[in-house]
Amino acid sequence: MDEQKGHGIPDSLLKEVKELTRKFFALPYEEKIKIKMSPAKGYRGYQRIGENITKGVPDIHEAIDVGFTTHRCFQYPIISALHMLDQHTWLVCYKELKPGDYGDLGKTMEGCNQWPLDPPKFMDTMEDYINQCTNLSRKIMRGIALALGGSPYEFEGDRAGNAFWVTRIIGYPGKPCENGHDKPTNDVGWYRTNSILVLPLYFITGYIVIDLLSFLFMSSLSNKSSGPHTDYGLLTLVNQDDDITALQVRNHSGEWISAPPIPGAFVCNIGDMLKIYSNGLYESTLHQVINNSTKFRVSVAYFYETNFDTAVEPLDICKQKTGSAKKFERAVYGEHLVSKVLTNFV
Ligand SMILES: O=C(O)CCC(=O)C(=O)O
Ligand SMILES: [Fe+2]
Repeated sequence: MDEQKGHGIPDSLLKEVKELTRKFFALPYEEKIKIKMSPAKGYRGYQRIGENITKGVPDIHEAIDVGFTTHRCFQYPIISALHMLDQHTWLVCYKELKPGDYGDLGKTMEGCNQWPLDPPKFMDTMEDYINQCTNLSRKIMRGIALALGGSPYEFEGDRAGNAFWVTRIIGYPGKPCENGHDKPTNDVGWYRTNSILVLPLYFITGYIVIDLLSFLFMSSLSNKSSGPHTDYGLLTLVNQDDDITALQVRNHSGEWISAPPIPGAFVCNIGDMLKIYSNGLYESTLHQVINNSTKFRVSVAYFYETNFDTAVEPLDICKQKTGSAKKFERAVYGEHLVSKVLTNFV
């Protein structure tokens, strides 16, 4: 029998989605890029590390993908420098929207999810997992509604009765080179791209100068795998790798504290929409990811949102509890999401 924690989703399923995720990211870059995220696919699919930075020359990696190798002496500093950038690789899927579902508001997000054929069972397992997360989140929201002094169904009907969802299947490369290898353990496509960019410099100056420049470059960057942010919707269920502590949350005193993984448990984040509904009684938690280990970390983050077209504003019961005035203006969830999706991609 499966071990189940109080949330009711089998531990074996939590583990299986992470295993499938690890297998997917371990595939060659050429394989993963078959389901490349693009505006035409409703921003669904695989996005490699640094895609947001390379926008404008989106096909550079494909154009130069001729597979030559470069001298290890300067691969180390260059790859290490890139490790310091806001970096991860992910596969994003959204609740599917048919053309016209939400008029102009929904246009950006219209599309079907892009699932890899390899590993087999990826799509079926993820869809099952997402359904279970949706049911669990609805139940948690009923508990939160009660805790706010409302009816358990406060977040149903027009608010979140037809909740939109997002699932981000994420990989964070480990620190390169300290594990005795001279390249990252997963093929994320940057290796060759950056080799060609620095090759002329290498020949002109020699790798010692490159080492020095890279060191200076590294020192000037932050070491965030995923920079500080809040999530957009109501709540997030993060299913993180069991043996790497990388997720950090900022507490009320402004200190970053680690959220170490507890096997079988989710980290549950409050999102921006719940902050608005609760008139600030719930804070959307600022968090970040720093993978300082040498291992490739995976996590699967499920985001439970409001209805796509819902205009979110503080609930009366929450305004009463916080001295009547509304602290936040109304926000249409779909607009908030689209603006975030477009900024992430640019
Ligand atoms: O990987 C994690 O632990 C957190 C991911 C996250 O915060 C996000 O995708 O919004
Ligand atoms: Fe997040």
